[in-house]
Amino acid sequence: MTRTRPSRPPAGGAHELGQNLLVDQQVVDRVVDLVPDTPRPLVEWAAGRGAVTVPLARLGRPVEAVEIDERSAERLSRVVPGNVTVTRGDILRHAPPAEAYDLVCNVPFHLTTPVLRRLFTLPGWQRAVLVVQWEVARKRAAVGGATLLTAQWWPWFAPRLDRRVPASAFRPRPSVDAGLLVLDRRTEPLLPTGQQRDYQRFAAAVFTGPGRGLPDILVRQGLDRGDVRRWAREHRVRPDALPRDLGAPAWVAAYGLTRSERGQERAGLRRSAR
Ligand SMILES: C[S@@+](CC[C@H](N)C(=O)[O-])C[C@H]1O[C@@H](n2cnc3c(N)ncnc32)[C@H](O)[C@@H]1O
Repeated sequence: MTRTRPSRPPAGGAHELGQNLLVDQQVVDRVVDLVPDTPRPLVEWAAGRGAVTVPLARLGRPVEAVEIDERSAERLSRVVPGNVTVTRGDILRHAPPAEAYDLVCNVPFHLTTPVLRRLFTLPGWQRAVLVVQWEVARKRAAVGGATLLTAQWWPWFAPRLDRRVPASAFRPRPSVDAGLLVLDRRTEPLLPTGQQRDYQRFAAAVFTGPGRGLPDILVRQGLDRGDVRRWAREHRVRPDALPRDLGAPAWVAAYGLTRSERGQERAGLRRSAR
């Protein structure tokens, strides 16, 4: 069955749509292995001609495969079994199922950032198994240092780098390798959702704030020097550490200092001094 969602038809050809199809069966098998063993329905974004969709369907769960390219979507709907619904539409606008689900996507390279941003704000999915450029996979999984985007979503999502995928696993062959990135929505978030905006503002201020090393940056953000010293000891943060060096627990604990009675008092003093 093919469902068509209102969306502008794709403007370009294979290149513009990021149609680097997976042709390496071992990689496809690994993607399917990474899908958690639950009865939850599956959503596959950017399904293409079904290299991943067909093996996913064998798990016996309902699968919704979303693809923008009319020819690919039609072709796909002819080869998939009855538990797969093919939706022709844009993954940046796709309406998610109402119930909890897992998501798989071999991400069109040019949509990597919008897809990740959309995922972080989209409810419902529990695990996302993503094929993205190698450098993006490393950065999002905080391998060799975290980025601001990763730090801002860490209390709610746990990212993990599974493995490198060589460019030879795709046709046409892209210019760079890819990586398998697994994102899990934390069943017990490290902070309540109500604190999301405030925490994200804090993380951005720390990433861009002045100072020589994290303890100095935090003190300049108005945190108590003694609190920061204790925090640094507890989380083994060196005086010259940078925001990219912090892990999720250290970020959450640093944010906690801003919410302590002393942190609130100092913030109040700073506000009234303005
Ligand atoms: C990297 S290929 C992946 C295809 C297939 N899943 C595979 O692994 O072989 C990306 C696919 O996303 C489709 N695509 C590109 N932009 C899209 C969009 N905005 N919404 C839905 N699909 C899109 C392309 O047509 C292409 O089939």
